[in-house]
Amino acid sequence: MALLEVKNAGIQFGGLKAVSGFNMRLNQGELVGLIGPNGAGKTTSFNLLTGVYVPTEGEIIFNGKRLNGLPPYKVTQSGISRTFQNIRLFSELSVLDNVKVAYHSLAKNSILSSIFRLPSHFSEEKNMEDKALEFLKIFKLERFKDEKAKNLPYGQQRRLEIARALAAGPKLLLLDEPAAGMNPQETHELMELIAFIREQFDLTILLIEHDMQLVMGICERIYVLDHGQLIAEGTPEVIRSHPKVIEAYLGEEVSDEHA
Ligand SMILES: Nc1ncnc2c1ncn2[C@@H]1O[C@H](COP(=O)(O)OP(=O)(O)OP(=O)(O)O)[C@@H](O)[C@H]1O
Repeated sequence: MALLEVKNAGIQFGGLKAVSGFNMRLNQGELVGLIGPNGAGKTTSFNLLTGVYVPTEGEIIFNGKRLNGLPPYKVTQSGISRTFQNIRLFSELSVLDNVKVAYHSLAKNSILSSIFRLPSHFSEEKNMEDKALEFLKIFKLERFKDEKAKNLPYGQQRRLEIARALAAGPKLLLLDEPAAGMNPQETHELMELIAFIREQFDLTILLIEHDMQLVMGICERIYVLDHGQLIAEGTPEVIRSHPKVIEAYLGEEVSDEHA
């Protein structure tokens, strides 16, 4: 059974079919790319997968369960976490608290135990802090734990967003342009980090990315959207020379320089 199965999904805004007839199958443990020119429908697809938009056609099955119509927090609880194209951190909170927030959304303890400050509240709080620190260590952000998130350089804010998404304990991690705004060195480190967390946390990862070096370098399969339609799917080798993909990218071969 596939971990994620998207069957003919789509959404229409007024007269515009932003995404239509979208089919995708992700198997457990895969690292897959979603690419396409600007406005192709990539972020809209993520919004469909995470309950931000309700599909006007088709269905989304995750881990054997139909997701259509579930609100985003339920989708997160069912095992899908994401990052955003425009970083969405709690900018006034510390780096550590940004990760702890993810645990709070999953915490088992009741509101009463935190109001009355029962021992279980303190042990759970300590547990969350320890786990959050472990994530910060993996993302090399531990030394900034008390810094406000807004004060981190851009590349580190992107890493913090991934750490927070991971802290929610997903089976499927969706990364929306994780390398945007990063320099080549940061992008290289990010590639290694993505490969590492996939192994370490037994994740399935779907990423949107304009940096072709990153996509072609780490993804096993790639889906290509253009004008809301899937135009190709296959290994990086297949995608690189696929006629429809070349046409969508202005007639140039999809090389590392041309996203
Ligand atoms: N809420 C909305 N209302 C109306 N149109 C929308 C909405 N969200 C997306 N669209 C439209 O859907 C199309 C696909 O947009 P989307 O942001 O998914 O593209 P994208 O592939 O992620 O592009 P980019 O690479 O530039 O981020 C665009 O034409 C966009 O204007």
